[in-house]
Amino acid sequence: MSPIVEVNRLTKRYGSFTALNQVSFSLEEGKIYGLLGRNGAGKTTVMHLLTAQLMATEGTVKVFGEHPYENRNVLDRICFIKESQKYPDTFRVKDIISTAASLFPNWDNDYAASLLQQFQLPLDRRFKKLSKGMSSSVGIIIGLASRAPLTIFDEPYLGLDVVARSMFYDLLIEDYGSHPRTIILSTHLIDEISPMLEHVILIDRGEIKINEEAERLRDKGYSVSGPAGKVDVFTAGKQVLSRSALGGYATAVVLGGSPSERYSAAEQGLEVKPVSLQELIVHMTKMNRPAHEQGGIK
Ligand SMILES: Nc1ncnc2c1ncn2[C@@H]1O[C@H](COP(=O)(O)OP(=O)(O)OP(=O)(O)O)[C@@H](O)[C@H]1O
Repeated sequence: MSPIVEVNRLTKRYGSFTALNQVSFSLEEGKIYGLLGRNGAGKTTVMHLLTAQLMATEGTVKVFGEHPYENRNVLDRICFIKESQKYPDTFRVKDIISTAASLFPNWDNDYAASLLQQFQLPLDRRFKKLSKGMSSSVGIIIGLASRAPLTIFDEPYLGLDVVARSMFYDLLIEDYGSHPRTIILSTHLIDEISPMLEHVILIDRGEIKINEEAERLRDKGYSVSGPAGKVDVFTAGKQVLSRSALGGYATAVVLGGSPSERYSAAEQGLEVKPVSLQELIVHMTKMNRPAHEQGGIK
């Protein structure tokens, strides 16, 4: 299957500042990608380059096999939902929805109507009078009902409460199941979205640090807990991403480890657990930083 996004040695400079440095990756059809990274890492810059809202300084971007700039054939197949989307002051919810319906070739009116009900959005209310969470719901509804072959959600849930966020995740998975497409989720709430992710791209300071299937990434590490002495003996000579201790009890996150290595930890009476994607990403990002910066990564 040929990739629907191909990015090759992409560099973006703002004046003398390099926001993206020689980034290359490709995205396949029908997968959910997590585009992750710390504040200022370069995620939005990537998304703006994919959606032709920015010009690259160097390198190439191809979406659906073509350059996206001023290319309706490409742009009609992309739905980009970002936080704090602006609309004309006079626009009511129903105006935004009907505009979206006219923009996206795969738009599903019945589905949009059902989503409007589920998110309890007042059709006649002006967009600027909506609460933060309600404004985010409008974006989410457009992103879902557009059924665009490439749908990008950039922190789409500013102000959305946990119930509405969980509703969004459930709806996304359900609709993706019946209408597969390529979805990019960019967020800092890694733990919340990680069950949905099939592939993770982690950007750090304008460079790609991880580009890996989520399953393989999850397998990259594990944690062992138990009496501190036993944990230290077991982890000696292994690549330990972190170690914490409380009283005589310690937990270490270990990188790598075959099933037999994990089995042997359990045999030694240690508790072995998988590491969450978020933990792994935080630790792996720290590893790439100089020692004096490693304390500051959240
Ligand atoms: N127009 C601009 N002029 C100058 N610098 C910019 C501009 N846009 C972005 N940057 C810088 O480029 C870097 C990457 O920004 P970008 O918005 O892509 O990060 P991000 O990963 O999306 O961050 P966040 O998670 O905080 O939204 C940051 O250091 C940012 O300050």
